[in-house]
Amino acid sequence: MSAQARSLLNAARPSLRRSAFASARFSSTSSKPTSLKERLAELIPKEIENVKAVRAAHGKKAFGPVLVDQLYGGMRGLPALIWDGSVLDAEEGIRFRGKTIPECQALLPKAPGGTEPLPEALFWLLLTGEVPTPEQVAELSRDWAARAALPEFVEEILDRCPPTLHPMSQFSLAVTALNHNSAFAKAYQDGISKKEYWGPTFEDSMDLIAKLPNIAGRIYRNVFGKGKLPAIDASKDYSWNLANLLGFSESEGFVELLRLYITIHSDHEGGNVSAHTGKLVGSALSDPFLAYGAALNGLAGPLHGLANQEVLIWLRKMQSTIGEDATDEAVREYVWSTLKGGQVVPGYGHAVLRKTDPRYTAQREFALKHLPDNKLFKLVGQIYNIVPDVLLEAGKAKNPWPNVDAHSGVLLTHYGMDQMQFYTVLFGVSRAFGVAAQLIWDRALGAPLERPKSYSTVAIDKMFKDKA
Ligand SMILES: CC(=O)SCCNC(=O)CCNC(=O)[C@H](O)C(C)(C)COP(=O)(O)OP(=O)(O)OC[C@H]1O[C@@H](n2cnc3c(N)ncnc32)[C@H](O)[C@@H]1OP(=O)(O)O
Ligand SMILES: O=C([O-])CC(=O)C(=O)O
Repeated sequence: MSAQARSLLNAARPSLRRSAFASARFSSTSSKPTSLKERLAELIPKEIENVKAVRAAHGKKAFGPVLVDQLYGGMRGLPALIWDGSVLDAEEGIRFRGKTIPECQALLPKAPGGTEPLPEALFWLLLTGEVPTPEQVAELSRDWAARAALPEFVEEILDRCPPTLHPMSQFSLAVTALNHNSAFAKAYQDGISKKEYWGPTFEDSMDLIAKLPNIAGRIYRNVFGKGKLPAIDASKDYSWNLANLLGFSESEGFVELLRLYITIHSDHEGGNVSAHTGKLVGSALSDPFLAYGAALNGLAGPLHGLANQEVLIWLRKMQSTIGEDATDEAVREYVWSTLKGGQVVPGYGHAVLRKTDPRYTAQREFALKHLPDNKLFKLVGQIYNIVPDVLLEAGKAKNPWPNVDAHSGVLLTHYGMDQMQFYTVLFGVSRAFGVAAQLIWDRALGAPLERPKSYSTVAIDKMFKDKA
């Protein structure tokens, strides 16, 4: 480890001590660190130099003109953010640190007997750009298990929520309340130097991810009357524990589904509503709990993460209106009636993608393997053959193909989780991985406060009239 990396790690050491597990594993002589924090401390000085070099070489180069339509059009295509964990190609879909979903499925370590990647491995990849060893992944599983307990007052907040309060609102409340014990907020009050921001941000991010299964499990059990939460099992991986807290760990299929689900929902570059919100709020040096609480509020919108709930509601309504084994013609008419009612077809279309989402494909492949005869899965397949043509004929949507949300609910329902209001909570557990990884890098690289320029319509009109 370089002297610079060691000094960075030493600067972060007070917060590192907060986790007995992390400090026990800390080794200054190891050539291949098993601790993620140690590996990160090695990478940060190099990346600071890399960013300096990229800015020196390209800092004054333009991407092209900004059109007034982009200001009115939700900033589509506007190059505006740095996001290192993943990049989205309109045709090909997402790559996590350069790796496609099938590549991640092939390369990332798996649970004994499992075939889907462990989300712990994906987090290591997002943060470091490296495929971790099974030992590094096992260490992360144990670290998260050791950090998983919730403060009692957060449990009480959840227990006091009326079951009629949407699970996403409860989720956001609980995550925001974790700010009470934020290492970053405390360090800032104590006068931490800018150069050391990443250390407590790392600790908060690890705590955030580690505590999400207990939050999600508590919400699920409270809202749907499923009894008391079991304890975390430190010998098991993150997804097994989440499944156990939800009451589904008996089903190996469900546990594998969660591993796949958390992996593929984790990150979708920086411009989507939840990721961008997390980054924006974090740029004010709000701690990771406040930043991610805000991100969850964006994820809870029906055009974004809530679409997975909306898809299931739409499918169920379709079944009750036209029957379970409806003809293609009846399904087509139902899709048209949705459009004619001024509603969107949930699970279809995308702000960036222009082809079928590879996350949809990964879930379809999972279904073909584990639930080929499921009726709802068959309906999802039938809809795939109908909706794109209808959307193309309607002539508005730029992308008629399905996104990730068109498929996820059907898989969860198959294993008995048919409470669709809960689905976006699982999306929120996963998206924390991508947002947290970027928050850590933003603080390590000294990312500034976000503050783009806005214009009024009067100002735009005047600007161009004056130029005419
Ligand atoms: C994890 C995720 O966030 S993935 C997205 C989840 N959301 C959904 O599945 C909801 C359904 N889809 C949509 O509403 C949209 O496709 C979005 C929000 C995802 C993307 O929106 P945009 O980038 O604005 O899409 P696009 O440029 O194609 O929109 C052009 C028009 O087509 C419409 N359109 C786009 N997709 C659909 C759809 N699935 N059903 C009906 N109309 C649609 C838009 O509402 C818009 O109509 P308008 O001109 O009357 O405002
Ligand atoms: O990229 C987007 O805008 C929406 C999306 O699919 C995601 O955030 O997963």
